[in-house]
Amino acid sequence: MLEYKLIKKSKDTKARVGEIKTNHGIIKTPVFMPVGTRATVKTMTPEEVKDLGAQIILSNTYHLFLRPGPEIIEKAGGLHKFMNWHGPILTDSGGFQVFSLSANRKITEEGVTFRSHIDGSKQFLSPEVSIDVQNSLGSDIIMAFDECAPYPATYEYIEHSMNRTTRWAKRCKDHHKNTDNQALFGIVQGGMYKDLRKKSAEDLVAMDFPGYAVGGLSVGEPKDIMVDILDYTTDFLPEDKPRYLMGVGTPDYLFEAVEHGIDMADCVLPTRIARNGTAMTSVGRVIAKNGKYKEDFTSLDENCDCYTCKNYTKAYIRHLFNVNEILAYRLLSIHNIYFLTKLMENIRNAILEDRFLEYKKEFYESYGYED
Ligand SMILES: Cc1ccc(CCc2c3nc[nH]c3cc3c(=O)[nH]c(N)nc23)cc1
Ligand SMILES: [Zn+2]
Repeated sequence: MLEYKLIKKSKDTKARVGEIKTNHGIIKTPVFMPVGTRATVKTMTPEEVKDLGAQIILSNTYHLFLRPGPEIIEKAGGLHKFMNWHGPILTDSGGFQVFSLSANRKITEEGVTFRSHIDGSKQFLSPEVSIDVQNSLGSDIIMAFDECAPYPATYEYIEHSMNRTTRWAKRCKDHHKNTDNQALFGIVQGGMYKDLRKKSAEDLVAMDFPGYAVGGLSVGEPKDIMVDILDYTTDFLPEDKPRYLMGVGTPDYLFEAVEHGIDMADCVLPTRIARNGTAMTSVGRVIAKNGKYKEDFTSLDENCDCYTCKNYTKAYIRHLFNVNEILAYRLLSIHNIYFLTKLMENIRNAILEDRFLEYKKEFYESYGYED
């Protein structure tokens, strides 16, 4: 059973500190969740991910549904055993990935038919199929099957899509039986229209989910619109349940999410930008693969005490990228995951010490963001 404990509310913002109790451990929030799409946080062993301070990882129904298929993971004893990660796992429901990855998909009231991006085979996902797959995976937190509408979209499209997503959420809730071991989160949609966001949130809260995600954002909208919609939406979510903002990216978005009442955020960036040679550091982004570091024997980030920053130089990391060595990806992934988990830990402490906004200002200045 999932329980959320609110520990401290910040006085001057909606930021808060809490704990989420799951069958696989307690998550201290606010939390950043590394993405492990195909049952691995790319290039990292689970022990390394744990040692870097990650508390919960994300995986993907869409990818695992296609390969290796839920039957194999169920036979393996579930995703925790299969990938040897024994902390909490959250899985997305697959709807978002169908629209961002597959070809000629077709939505009906029943569900979504699409062609696999792997072999072009005809596939079908629905609220019921998504719940069954997530049940086979055995993740601790599962997401309702939703449509993440594209941006921009007309009011009529968003209204129709949001109402169908609400009907799908009800079907997910009715179909989900394993409620003691898997907490089903509802996902608020409604595009960039405040009245639709309000209706979506109220309809989902009326169904009483153990947690809520704010979906339909980080889809290419300008930052000021995203923050405005996010701030408006969280006011309709219960204070005693966790809130998850789906798909945030860079550190500034993590600060904005926490400031507007979010407890959980996923982010593909740390491992994705690592693979193209970029590090998030205390003084902003460093393109470590850049030739200008050829003879720079300083550490990646002098304010970081991670394994990479303590043992290697920019020159060495640049060399590894230059000769396409796999260790390059690993060393940057280690640093980027550590950087974001440390950032969330610092944010959590700043809230506890009533200095969240000061810490945000300090970080923005050092990272090079304009506020
Ligand atoms: C492994 C994994 C990767 C990615 C995600 C989040 C993926 C994601 C979004 N990413 C950016 N914006 C997003 C919006 C939505 C959304 O509205 N609904 C869902 N189900 N997922 C979203 C979850 C798990
Ligand atoms: Zn580091």
